[in-house]
Amino acid sequence: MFVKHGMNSGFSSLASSAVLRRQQFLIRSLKGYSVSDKIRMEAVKCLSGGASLEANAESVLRTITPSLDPTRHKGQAGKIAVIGGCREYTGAPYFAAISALKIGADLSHVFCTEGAATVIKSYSPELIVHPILEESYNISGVNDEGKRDISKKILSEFDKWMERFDCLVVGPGLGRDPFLLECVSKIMTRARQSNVPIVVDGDGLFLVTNSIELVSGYRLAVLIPNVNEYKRLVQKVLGYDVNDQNTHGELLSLSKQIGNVTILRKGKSDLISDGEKVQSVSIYGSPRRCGGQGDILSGSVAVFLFWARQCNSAAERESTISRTNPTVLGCIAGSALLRKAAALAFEHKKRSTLTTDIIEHLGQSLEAISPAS
Ligand SMILES: NC(=O)C1=CN([C@@H]2O[C@H](COP(=O)(O)OP(=O)(O)OC[C@H]3O[C@@H](n4cnc5c(N)ncnc54)[C@H](OP(=O)(O)O)[C@@H]3O)[C@@H](O)[C@H]2O)[C@@H](O)CC1
Ligand SMILES: Nc1ncnc2c1ncn2[C@@H]1O[C@H](COP(=O)(O)OP(=O)(O)OP(=O)(O)O)[C@@H](O)[C@H]1O
Ligand SMILES: [Mg+2]
Repeated sequence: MFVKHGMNSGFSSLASSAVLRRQQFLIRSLKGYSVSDKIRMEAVKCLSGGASLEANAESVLRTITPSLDPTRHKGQAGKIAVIGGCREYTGAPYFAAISALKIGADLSHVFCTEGAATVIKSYSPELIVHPILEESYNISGVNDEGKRDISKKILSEFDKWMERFDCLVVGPGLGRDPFLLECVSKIMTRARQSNVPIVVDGDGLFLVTNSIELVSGYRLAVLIPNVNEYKRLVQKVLGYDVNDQNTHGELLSLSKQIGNVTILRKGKSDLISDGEKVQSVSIYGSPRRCGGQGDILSGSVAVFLFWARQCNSAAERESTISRTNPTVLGCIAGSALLRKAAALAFEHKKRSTLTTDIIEHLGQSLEAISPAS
């Protein structure tokens, strides 16, 4: 197995004793000794789980969003594929895929099961839907050899398209069927071999938590766990329970342990790290916690990650931003935009705010920061 628990717990106890010493020093500093405001601020941050830098999210959004250049052709603003959609879930892959389009990607594909495909197509004629995935219940009469053939066919169907994608989003509404997840593992391995960035969310995180080698060491992978998904990831990879006293140190260790993949830990503030430092996005969003907001985020991160990679090779980049990992920039931009759109939607809809209302405000929120003309 990839994780060495012994090494891990040694590292974490060293790290936490250092944090403890720093906290004790800062507590003493606060008790009447003359300290500068800067140290006081650091103390407050440290006591709430460690220092992190609030990202300059608007500047990131402005820098990486490409202009609408009339010389560009269809596809250059991004071709995104969402792998998700099964018997239970059709909303999540739709939310992720339509958000990618609403932000400015040119083409958005969904790879899902046959049953889910008809439903997702009926939500939107804009999405390109591939009904290629299979769940065990649908092939229960098939023997092992037959299952291997089905798996090969799924992979070859996906292969026809893969090289064209600028980013995959794996997991929104994917479900946890073992046969389906095995096929998706193979799809991820193929995408990784071709250097296609992969954003992992929802049930994709269930898969990756149990097979961490799928993403470990892959610098183009982004994990976007919610509170439950993060708990499972920390337990599996670091071998202990989430420690709210050491939020930042823990996120840094987690990312490092998975070979510096970028992690966006969703919550009251979104925390982002690629193992080098922790950045946060705390822009005011919405107090509504309706399901599906994470799916908007994963579709958005996919687009911004691609834009940030393009921008990193462009001449007009800003210096601090150009030095930042594009996967981190993608997370900062996605998180900020979702929060701004959620705030606008809440202003209008209050308690009845739904994910579809937030999606309707994505364009307006981006326009306010990076106008189309
Ligand atoms: N409109 C839609 O289509 C939406 C669909 N969505 C989609 O839903 C999927 C799950 O995402 P989520 O956010 O509910 O997962 P999460 O917080 O880990 O779990 C909450 C609790 O449920 C449980 N549990 C989950 N799955 C289970 C299973 N198969 N069998 C048994 N238990 C299961 C879980 O238990 P545990 O994992 O802790 O054992 C925990 O207690 C994912 O594909 C997402 O994209 C969302 O995006 C929202 C909008
Ligand atoms: N307490 C909070 N306050 C403000 N914003 C929050 C809070 N919790 C989450 N968010 C925002 O909502 C977004 C989605 O986070 P959430 O934890 O709901 O994801 P999720 O459970 O994966 O969602 P989904 O229902 O789509 O699966 C995050 O980007 C975050 O910015
Ligand atoms: Mg989710």
